[in-house]
Formats: sequence, C-alpha cells, structure tokens
Amino acid sequence: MNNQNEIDEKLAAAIEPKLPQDRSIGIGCIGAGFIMADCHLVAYCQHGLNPVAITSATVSNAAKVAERHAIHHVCDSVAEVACAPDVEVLDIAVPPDLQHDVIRSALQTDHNLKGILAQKPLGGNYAEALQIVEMCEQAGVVLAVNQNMRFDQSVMAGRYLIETGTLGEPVLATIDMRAIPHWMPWQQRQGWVTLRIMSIHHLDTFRYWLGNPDRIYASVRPDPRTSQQFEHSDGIALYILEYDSGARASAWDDVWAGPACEGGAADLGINWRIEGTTGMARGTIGWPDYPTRSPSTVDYTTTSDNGEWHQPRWDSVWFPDAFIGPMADLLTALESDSPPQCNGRDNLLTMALVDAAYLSAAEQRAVSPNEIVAVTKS
Ligand SMILES: NC(=O)C1=CN([C@@H]2O[C@H](COP(=O)(O)OP(=O)(O)OC[C@H]3O[C@@H](n4cnc5c(N)ncnc54)[C@H](OP(=O)(O)O)[C@@H]3O)[C@@H](O)[C@H]2O)C=CC1
Ligand SMILES: O=C1CO[C@H](CO)[C@@H](O)[C@@H]1O
Repeated sequence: MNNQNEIDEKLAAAIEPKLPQDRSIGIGCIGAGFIMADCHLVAYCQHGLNPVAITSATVSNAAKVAERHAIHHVCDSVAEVACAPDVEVLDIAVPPDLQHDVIRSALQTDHNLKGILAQKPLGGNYAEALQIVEMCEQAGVVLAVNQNMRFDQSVMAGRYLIETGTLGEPVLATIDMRAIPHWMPWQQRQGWVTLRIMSIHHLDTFRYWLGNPDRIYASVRPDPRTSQQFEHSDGIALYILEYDSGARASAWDDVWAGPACEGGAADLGINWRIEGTTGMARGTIGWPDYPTRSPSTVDYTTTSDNGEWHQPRWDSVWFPDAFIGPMADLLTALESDSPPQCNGRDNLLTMALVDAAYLSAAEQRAVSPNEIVAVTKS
C-alpha cells in the first residue's frame, strides 16, 4: 500500500465515532424541542444508547417525544429526571438562558449523576458558563458541552490532516458560510442572532484545528431578514483570529445570504479551507440542506501528490448523525476516567472567544479572550 492510500485509510478510521463499551448507561433528557427530538435521540437510537427518562417545560411535548423514541419514563420536572435511579447521565437541550438553573436544580437533588452533556452556548456568557463549570466540579459530575461541529466528518478530517502533519505548518484556515439557519423564538429575548448561536461552532472549530487564538477582530451588522422580527447587532458576523505563531483564521457567517427567501435565487452552502506549508484541505458542510441528507466532504492535496486531489467520501451527515459524537465522547470519558474532549473547562475558552467577538465588534478593536477571562472572577 502506498503512503497516500495509508493516509486515506487512517483518515477514514479517525472519523469513525468512538463508542462506549457499555451503551446501557441510563440517559435522562431535559427538553423536547428540535435538537433533542430530531437529532440527539435519533443519533442515540442509531447506536443503541439508552435514554430512559425525559421532561420538558410542556410535559405533553415530552410525552410525544417519549412515545416516538420509546423512552419509558416521562417526568414532571428536571428534578424528577435527575434523581431517577436509572439516570446516570443528563442530556440537556433547553434555551441557553435557562441552562444554568436547570443544571443547578438537577445537582440539588439526591441524584446518581456521573455526567452532564450541556448545550452550546454553555450559558448566557462566559461568566455564567464559569458558574456552571464550577457547580459541576463541586458536585463531582463530569461536564461536557455539545459543541458538535467538531464531530462533523469533514471537520474531524481537517483536524486529522493537521495533527498528523499532512498539511505541514498551518498558514490560513477559513470558513465561508452562506446559509440561513432556522432561528429559535427564544433568541428574541436574548437579542442574539449569530455569534453566540452559529459562529460559536466555527470559533470552536478553529480552536479544534489550530488551538487558542491570541486575539480576535470582529465586525457585525444586522441581518435584514431577522431585523423584521427583532432588533439585534450580530446578524452577519465577520471575524479574523490572530495566532502569535503566525497562523490566521477567518470566517464569514453570512446568515442573510442574499434575498434567497424573498424571491431571489439561492446560492447557499458552507465551505472551508485549511492551507498549510505542505498541503491544503478544502471541505463543505452539508447541514444547510437539512432535512435532506447531504454529507460533508473533504478534499486534500499535498506537495507529494503531483497536483492531484484526494477526495475520500463518506455517507454520514452532521444533523443528526454527528450528534452521537459528544454523547459518546462523554460516555467513553466516564469509562476511562479521563476528561471528555468537549469538557466544560475547555469550552470556557470557546465562550471567552465568543464574548471577545462581541466586545471586539462593539468597541471596534482587537480583543484577546484573556481579557474576558481576566475580568471575570470565579
Ligand atoms: N449543538 C447544536 O448543533 C445545536 C444546539 N442547539 C441548542 O439546543 C438548545 C435548544 O435548541 P432547540 O431544540 O432548537 O430549541 P427548541 O425551542 O426547539 O427546544 C427547547 C426545549 O426546551 C424546553 N424547555 C424550556 N424550558 C425548560 C425547562 N425549564 N425545563 C425543561 N425543558 C425546558 C422547551 O419546552 P416545551 O417546548 O416543551 O415547552 C423545548 O422543548 C439551545 O441551547 C440551542 O442553542 C440547537 C440546535 C443545534
Ligand atoms: O447550533 C446550531 C447549528 O445550526 C442550527 C440551524 O439549524 C442553529 O440554529 C443551531 O443553533
């Protein structure tokens, strides 16, 4: 087998979800909205995980989702799920401004919890996320965050190509998003559109690929479409990450994407690219086509490829398939007594970077995530 085929085979193995040995650990679900019903539970069912209890603000919604996914115990409250004897892991999918109180009320019960998978964003801002991390640490419960773009197959492939040195020294990474997410009604009360909801995935992906940036420059403007529903600043978000090592990363999170819902033709998609000193990778992210299954892709080329591309292709999609990643990451971490990849402490650095982006845009200057960390006392 030549070297390039060997890389392709190892790459295919690297993007496979790493599943726990014991899939019978009881999972208690909080929230019965889109992401729980259509993504988390669909992915868990594909891999034989074991959701055993569920609640939601409207219990009849929880009952419908329980019936659809064969969950035997519908509970009236977060506390009832948390202290159910067979629940060892909580899976939370509620709006971000409610997440702190949901976790606090779960931890106040006489529970058997070993782990919590919380939702991105981990709270309303870095300070609240820090409180959540500290609450879980004090309770001895392992916290992971559902920062699941990291588990999209093309994003994992990008990381593999960097960490194996296939691309050489990273020079420039970019994500170009021209897509129209479905905004959730609770975003209106927060006044956020893009940075803390969608860009957070891209900022976390840049951290996953290149490590922690030294500073961010962000520029935002309102999205003309969402402005008709509520006032906000962070509609279209553009940002540059600087690394003192020399690497640069940048994204255009364009959620307007032209008048595609207003009668114009649509040209939607997400493309990314990583340029290194000895190779280049380019990818697409398929979720804008959801619910149509549109697998994300990766192509790569190196200085030993005589101008040719490698174009491996796989079937799985971010929504819902990649949602197995964060839960499997938490369960395997509990088995091996090691921190999950998307652990709460690590996620604080993503939260700090998002807060730094808001501050940068508001004050029209470069902001270091350390500035956010420094002004927040634990
Ligand atoms: N990681 C990812 O890729 C994604 C993450 N998300 C995140 O997931 C979270 C939920 O998003 P989404 O599912 O789209 O939103 P939805 O609005 O569809 O669902 C929210 C759910 O939370 C329930 N809920 C609200 N308050 C409580 C409470 N106090 N106790 C229990 N349940 C409660 C709602 O109750 P009910 O409707 O029953 O009244 C609803 O079922 C957000 O934080 C979002 O950022 C969302 C999309 C993708
Ligand atoms: O995390 C997310 C990824 O994409 C979604 C679009 O369906 C967003 O709304 C969401 O919050």
